[in-house]
Amino acid sequence: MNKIQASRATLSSAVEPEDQVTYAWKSVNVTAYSKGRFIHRFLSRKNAVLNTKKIIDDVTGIARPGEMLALMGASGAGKSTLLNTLTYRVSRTLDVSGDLLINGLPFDSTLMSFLAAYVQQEDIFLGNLTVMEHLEFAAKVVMARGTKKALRKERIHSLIEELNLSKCQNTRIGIPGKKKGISGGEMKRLAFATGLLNNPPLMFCDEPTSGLDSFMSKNVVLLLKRLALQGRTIITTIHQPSSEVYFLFDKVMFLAEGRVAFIGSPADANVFFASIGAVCPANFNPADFLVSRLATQYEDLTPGAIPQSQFLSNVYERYQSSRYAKNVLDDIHESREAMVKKLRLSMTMNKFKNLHYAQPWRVQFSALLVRSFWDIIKSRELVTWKFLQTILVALVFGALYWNQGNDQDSVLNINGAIFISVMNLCLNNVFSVIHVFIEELPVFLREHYNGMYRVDAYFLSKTLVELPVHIILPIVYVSVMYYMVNLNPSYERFLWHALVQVTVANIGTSFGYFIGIITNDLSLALNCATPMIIPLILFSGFLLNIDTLWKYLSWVRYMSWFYYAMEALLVVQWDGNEYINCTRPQTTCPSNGTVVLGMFSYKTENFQFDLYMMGLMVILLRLFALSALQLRVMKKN
Ligand SMILES: Nc1ncnc2c1ncn2[C@@H]1O[C@H](COP(=O)(O)OP(=O)(O)OP(=O)(O)O)[C@@H](O)[C@H]1O
Repeated sequence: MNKIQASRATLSSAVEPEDQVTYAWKSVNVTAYSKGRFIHRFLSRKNAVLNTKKIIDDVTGIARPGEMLALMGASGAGKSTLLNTLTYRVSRTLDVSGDLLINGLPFDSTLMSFLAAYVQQEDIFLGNLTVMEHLEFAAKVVMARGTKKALRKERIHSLIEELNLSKCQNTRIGIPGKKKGISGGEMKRLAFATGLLNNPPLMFCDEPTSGLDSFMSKNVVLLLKRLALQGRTIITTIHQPSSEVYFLFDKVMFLAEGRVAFIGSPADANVFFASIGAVCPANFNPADFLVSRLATQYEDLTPGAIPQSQFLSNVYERYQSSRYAKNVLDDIHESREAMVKKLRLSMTMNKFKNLHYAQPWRVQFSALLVRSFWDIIKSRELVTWKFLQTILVALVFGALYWNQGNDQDSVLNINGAIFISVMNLCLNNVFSVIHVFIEELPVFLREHYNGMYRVDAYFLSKTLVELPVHIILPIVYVSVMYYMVNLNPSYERFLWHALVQVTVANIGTSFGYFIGIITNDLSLALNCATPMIIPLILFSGFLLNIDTLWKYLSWVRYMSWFYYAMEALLVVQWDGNEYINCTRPQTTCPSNGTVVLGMFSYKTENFQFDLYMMGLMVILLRLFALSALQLRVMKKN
């Protein structure tokens, strides 16, 4: 562990002068294209006339160590877009230009996760974990490589103390509106604690007071102020602060229509806007007054007042020629000069250049494995319910198809029991995985974007932890149903039957992950899954004689895991059966197992191929799901 990392891991939350950060942004522009960035580029080469919208227009600003800067403006002014740009999280559909500088130097986006914490508006955590368990996990993946366990624990305890989380440290975090847990204020403080684990010198917050009452809001801003006084640079968006809270900020940056209207101290803001004729009335909250005065829809009803568009143009012009704009440029220049002294930080920047995560893959993977394991253990009501549901469904099907014999009437019932079991095990997994995974996806996206772990470490750990459940439940189902229905009595055949059903269940799981990831929306996922699955069921060969189909369509069977599963299971059941008792002589009777298999064009010699194809499908669908997740995180939003 080098000197810098060691200092970050010390107990005190203060940021040492050598690690402090001046963050500047110069001539930043963000543009949205009406038809998307790539289509726009393509069409503009063909000289097509296309609409573009500047969301951020030539914005320059700076925040220095020990300062707390608030980005303010009316709704739609561009605060969130600017914050996302400053944190390298702007959507890839938008075009960004301009300079982002740390101590006067351009830097790589990967450095953000080492130097900055980003506390977002919505607090998203795994609701089953306690505050302490969450912090233990986060500390393992975000604290510097080589940090000893004891030091991690001490850091967690000091943050718990500092952020007043002691009372709820062993309380389940919960999910607002779904699972009871800690309060909104505690959740916000937990988000701060998570961000502060590696003692970053830079902190971004998006509307940290939203949803909190005025007392809690003030507490949160006071906390930010304390963190700034420890040498941090804090940049936050803020919505409707009280006047008391407004004057706690060292600097405010007002935006309107994506342009800078002002940057400076709250007191200077009043002076500046008063000089343009926007005088804050006495006993009025200046923050409320200025935000509404800068809104594009503002209507000035005083006689002779200029239109709002003209007022805003005046503001931009006056600001650009003001000493406040000049101060910003001077500060940016000065931060570059001071950079030479910040040798330690520039060394850090070089050190992290090719490093994307605080911890290596194996540490991320093992921490995620432990967390996913605890998450499953703590969702024991869900697991217990699934276990009971599996037994119940097996009992119901077992009772309906009870004790079949070896006669012509039993053939239909046995095949029906096998078909319905395949449907049940596969579809149950598809839909339950979609449900659970889509709920967890925002947690993953938040943590991944915060630079905590890689996509593959998350996906592999999740898959591995859930695997036992997806193996045990189908075995439980088959164990109950198989002997109730009285399927092929050979023990070996039972094992083959169980293996096929476990594989089918796991194909369902893989498919569920894939659909969940590509849709990222529960109702869309459910609506997509059904029409995708139905053709595959039809091409199982059980409900439709594939050989009678138009030959150009019959290949679809090779994409249907239901086809492989039904063929394999019927072979396990009927292969080698040389005599079926024909009880009704006047009717068509399958006299042996080969005839039964022939009815569906299933072939005994395909058995091995069916197993290989199903195994391949489990793996391929997981790989598709992993690739979809990789693409999903690249797209950002
Ligand atoms: N990806 C996008 N494509 C097109 N327009 C966008 C995109 N993202 C944001 N905008 C537009 O940019 C403008 C600024 O949006 P932004 O969310 O940054 O404003 P804001 O000041 O944070 O507003 P609020 O306080 O309501 O969250 C809005 O008009 C919004 O519709």
